[in-house]
Amino acid sequence: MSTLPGSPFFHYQDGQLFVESVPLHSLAQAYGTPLFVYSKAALGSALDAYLAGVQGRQVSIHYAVKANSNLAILRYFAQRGCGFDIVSGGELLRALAAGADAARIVFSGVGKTQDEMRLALQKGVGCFNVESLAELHTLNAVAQSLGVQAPVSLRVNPDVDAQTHPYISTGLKSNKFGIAHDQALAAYRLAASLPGIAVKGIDCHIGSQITTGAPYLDALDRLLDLVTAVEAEGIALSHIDCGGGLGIQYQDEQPPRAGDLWAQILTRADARGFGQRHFMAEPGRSLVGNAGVCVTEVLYLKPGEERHFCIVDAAMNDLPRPALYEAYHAIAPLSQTPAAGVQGQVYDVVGPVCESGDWLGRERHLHVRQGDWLAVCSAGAYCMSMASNYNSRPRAAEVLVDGERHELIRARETFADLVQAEAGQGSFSTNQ
Ligand SMILES: Cc1ncc(COP(=O)(O)O)c(C=O)c1O
Ligand SMILES: N[C@@H](CCCC[NH3+])C(=O)O
Repeated sequence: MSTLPGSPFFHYQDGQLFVESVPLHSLAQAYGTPLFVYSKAALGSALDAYLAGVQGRQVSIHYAVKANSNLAILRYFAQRGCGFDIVSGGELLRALAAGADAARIVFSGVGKTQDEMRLALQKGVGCFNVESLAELHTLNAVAQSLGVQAPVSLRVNPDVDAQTHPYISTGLKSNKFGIAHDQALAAYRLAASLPGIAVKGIDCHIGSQITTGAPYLDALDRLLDLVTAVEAEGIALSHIDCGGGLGIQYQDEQPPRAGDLWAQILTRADARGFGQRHFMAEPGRSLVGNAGVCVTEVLYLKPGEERHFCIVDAAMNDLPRPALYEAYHAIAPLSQTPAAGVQGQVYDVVGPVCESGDWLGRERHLHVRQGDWLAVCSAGAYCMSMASNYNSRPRAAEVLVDGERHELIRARETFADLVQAEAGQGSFSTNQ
């Protein structure tokens, strides 16, 4: 292997794993492990892949903050002209702190609170993707109380099978997301009648880690049918948000390239007479997933009766995808030259957390000894952003590499930080 899966910016040179021009072992030495390392060139190349397919067309890219919400990464996408897709007040403030244009933020999610609605209206977000009638009524009331109108798209559940892991499928009838396709027209009539609501567009999202184009086209067709029906009633829709998370290569997946996928989507839109509309995309994983790795140190090798364990210092709290979805992440050595006398062995790579579900990779053939470093690959999306302090473990540090340079973009938490957050709390109050 000369590059990591899906990540040409992580490559071996003279047997050492580099990110761009920086050897990863130098970063592990400088910052300790576990350490998330991102490549700026990889972020740029992933975004360019989208832009290549939409050149000259009205398509705006709204980076889904949930995939990786580090401020430096948000700042990069803001500087490159992206809008943002957010799902909480926290993500809103992070995007704004990174320089986002509020008008280019779309606010998704089935459970927006009134506080979040108020904050988003005060900050001037571009669109609320509303997911239920109850939410529509609440948003209407909150907007009226502020004397404004809330810009709204209805998120329609197209009932399309994205053929992905059931936990990350979002566009099936059985999922909690969106308004059922056959109730959407009535919902638009209602939205158009509410004084605190300004109807702007239509939205759908069908799932994440999608590796074929067909579900996007099915969802688009269903959405365009609705656009026709809604506009026939005099309700204009100025944008069409085609959400659905394009997959990345973790192992041997071969998802379409972002540009090719969007070329297909636009060709279908053209064929149906909607090519001149403003389209939106909400990619997360495909912009950041293969732009990062998690570097971890081998703490102990533990031969077992049935399995051999390679115990590393990263765990399910740092990188929860394997434990949550049995997801595969390639695991690669930082040095391809094993120390003299080290035999290859098949290991389960596991973390220190007290759960048998705390594994990062199963049955991996590795030549390792205690103290070696490994890279858990494709760790740029839904790793640090889903990290927790479980087992009171401090969160890892994050570094961004740009050519020969690197910067620490999030410092490692310390054990003391974990205690500090609750200092002075915990004295019971009474009602007397
Ligand atoms: C509404 C919405 N937008 C955007 C995304 C980002 O998806 P992905 O990271 O797969 O590109 C998701 C996640 O599935 C989502 O639910
Ligand atoms: N957290 C999921 C993706 C969720 C997408 C958000 N709707 C993953 O790691 O694959």
